[in-house]
Amino acid sequence: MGDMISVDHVTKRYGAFTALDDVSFEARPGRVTGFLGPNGAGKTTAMRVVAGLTPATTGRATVLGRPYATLPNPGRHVGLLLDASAQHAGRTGREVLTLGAILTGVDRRRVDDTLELVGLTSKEANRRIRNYSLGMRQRLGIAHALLADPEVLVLDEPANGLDPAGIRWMRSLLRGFAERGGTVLLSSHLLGEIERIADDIVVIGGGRIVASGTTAELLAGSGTVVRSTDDARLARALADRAVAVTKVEAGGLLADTDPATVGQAALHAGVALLELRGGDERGLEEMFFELTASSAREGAMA
Ligand SMILES: Nc1ncnc2c1ncn2[C@@H]1O[C@H](COP(=O)(O)OP(=O)(O)OP(=O)(O)O)[C@@H](O)[C@H]1O
Repeated sequence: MGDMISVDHVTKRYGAFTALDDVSFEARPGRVTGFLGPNGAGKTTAMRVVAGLTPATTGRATVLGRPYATLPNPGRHVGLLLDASAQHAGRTGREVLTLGAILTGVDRRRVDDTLELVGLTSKEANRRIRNYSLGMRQRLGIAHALLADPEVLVLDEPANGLDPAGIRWMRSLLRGFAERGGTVLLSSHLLGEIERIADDIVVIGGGRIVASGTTAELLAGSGTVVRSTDDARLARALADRAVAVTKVEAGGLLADTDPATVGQAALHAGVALLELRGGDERGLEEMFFELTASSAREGAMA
């Protein structure tokens, strides 16, 4: 199976402002794809383009191989949670789901199943949404997205308003969904949340994709930075072990291996270590921190 969600060179301009700048990424079946970026990065805009709610200026997005708007009965195939607070405040949760079931043509018995799935009691389901907590609204939004048992879920900040237990619940729900072959694209502005749930991560900042890959790849260290009493000798010892070594400008070496291997090589070479650390262990975190810091600065100046 190919990509269930494909965003292909999408640019979105609002007048002179470019909200999305040549954005491309995919979400694949059987995986949770985390869409990570600080406030205002363009996550919601990109998800709205995927769901056919915002037209791209150039480029295109497809779901299940075609533009969302051209899917026959898209509600049956794609579950959306784009704005949990947009639900009609005067309706009860049950009414919202029943209406959703009628509109997508799914069996109304799914309403009770779905309520149970998201942990809303029937007493809660019979309350008006204006009296819901944010967490309950979020659960109802997830219920609405799951109602038609879709193959694809697109969820914008689904963890907002959930307490730690709620977040854990959502994580296992989405994991199960992906393990059954479903495709999940979910956004968050919190790295910690995304890295715990996502198989793949797409990082967006200022309307551009700044990194993407598997979570393991993005979090993995890329080599080891080492400083020793005799770097030249250590470099030879590492080369003897077929480890690629480059000199770090600030002093020391970057070895394309793990710290333990560098330590062993140093021991054999009789060289004392002055510094030893994973090269880019904090790469994703630092990159994300920089993105967040620069957008916070822009925010403060605006
Ligand atoms: N209709 C619009 N007209 C003009 N600018 C818009 C419009 N919609 C979004 N933007 C701008 O596009 C940028 C991206 O917004 P978007 O909501 O996609 O970001 P986000 O990553 O979802 O952020 P957040 O986490 O705050 O929801 C923002 O600067 C926003 O002000």
